[in-house]
Amino acid sequence: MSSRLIYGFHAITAKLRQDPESLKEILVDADRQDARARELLKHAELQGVKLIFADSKRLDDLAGGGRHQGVVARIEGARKLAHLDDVLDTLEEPAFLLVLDGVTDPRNLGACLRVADAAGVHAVIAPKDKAAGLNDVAVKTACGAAETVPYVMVTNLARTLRELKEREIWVVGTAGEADKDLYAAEWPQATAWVMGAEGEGMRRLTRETCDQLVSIPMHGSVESLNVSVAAGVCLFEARRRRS
Ligand SMILES: C[S@@+](CC[C@H](N)C(=O)[O-])C[C@H]1O[C@@H](n2cnc3c(N)ncnc32)[C@H](O)[C@@H]1O
Repeated sequence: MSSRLIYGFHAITAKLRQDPESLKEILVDADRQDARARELLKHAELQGVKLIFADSKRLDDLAGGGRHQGVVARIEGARKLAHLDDVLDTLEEPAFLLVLDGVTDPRNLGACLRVADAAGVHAVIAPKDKAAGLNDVAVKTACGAAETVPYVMVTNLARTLRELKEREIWVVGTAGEADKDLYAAEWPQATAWVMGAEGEGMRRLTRETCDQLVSIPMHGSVESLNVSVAAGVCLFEARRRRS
């Protein structure tokens, strides 16, 4: 069976909560004695997960130079994709979603997952075709967020956007040339934020399906932002306005 590593408290705690059976072992920096480490160890013990105390050099090697905060876990089994209905049916607050319309660079996908996690997004939605898959590069760039943010792949993105609208989720498309400035725009609480592909931006049908298009004002000479940066700006503005 395939196994993979995840790093850091947030990702491992989420895994312990959502899918403890997949955790094969947790390696903990033997020098970490703080409350956060003790809490994680207590949960892991309760779930019967094997604990290994290691020196920080071993953890550094496992993380390949990435951040690990003194905890690395080995997971078994294939990565599970989420189902949109499952995500939406279990929400206890207005939906907050990120939609990627054909982002093809796995590093951008990973960076979008990372920013989605940081902003508290409920799920990231992307089309199955002509888009980056959740490969090792994307997972590594996501810094643990590939394990914490539900990732939904759909066959027909425009149809999915219509389904979101039927559920009264407001679909906000983002494009540099949109007339409405993000900071002047208004939207309801339940939102899906749509980001376009690196080269072409959103596809025509995606753009036409959106309830509203907004742009992030640009103050320098470059024409557009990297998609993950634009996602961060929009999601954190939306997060700031959620009550
Ligand atoms: C590199 S940009 C694509 C640029 C593309 N030439 C276009 O016309 O949209 C990738 C995505 O980031 C988002 N983005 C980048 N800059 C933006 C801005 N100033 N305002 C709104 N969205 C932006 C949009 O979702 C865009 O589709």
